[in-house]
Amino acid sequence: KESRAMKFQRQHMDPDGYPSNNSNYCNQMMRRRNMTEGRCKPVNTFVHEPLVDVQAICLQGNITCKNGKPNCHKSSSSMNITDCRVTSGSKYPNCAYRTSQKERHIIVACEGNPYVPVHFDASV
Ligand SMILES: Nc1ncnc2c1ncn2[C@@H]1O[C@H](C(=O)NS(=O)(=O)C[C@H]2[C@@H](O)[C@H](n3ccc(=O)[nH]c3=O)O[C@@H]2CO)[C@@H](O)[C@H]1O
Repeated sequence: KESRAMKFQRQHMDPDGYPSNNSNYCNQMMRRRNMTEGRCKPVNTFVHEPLVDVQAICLQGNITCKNGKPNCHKSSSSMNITDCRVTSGSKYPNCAYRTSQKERHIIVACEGNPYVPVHFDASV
């Protein structure tokens, strides 16, 4: 069974990747990381930073999560991310995404021992 920490990495970590101007980045990555099975996951963010830097967020600004739980943390610096958002013309199983590259602070929820990211809450 995949741990929540590993699921976070599968869904959100792409330290070596970079869409640059590849508008197919999301179409490829959402499939490759298994987020188009059963349905097209509507929104997903990939983070282009080293895993250790994203894990370190759990030691940074503690804030309330969207669901009211107290275990979210906001990155102290902005990070290279890519937002993938399903397009209006997208028809399962041919999931089609818009690829948007951004520099944002990210907010993750952390859990466990070791205390690591298990959920991507938002980017700001
Ligand atoms: N405080 C917590 N502490 C611990 N665990 C917590 C906590 N909160 C939730 N989980 C758990 O996480 C799991 C999960 O998949 N939550 S999810 O909201 O659907 C994830 C969102 C995110 O993947 C994506 N998104 C969204 C915006 C964006 O910019 N970028 C972007 O990628 O869209 C998804 C839907 O929004 C679920 O098991 C839930 O129980």
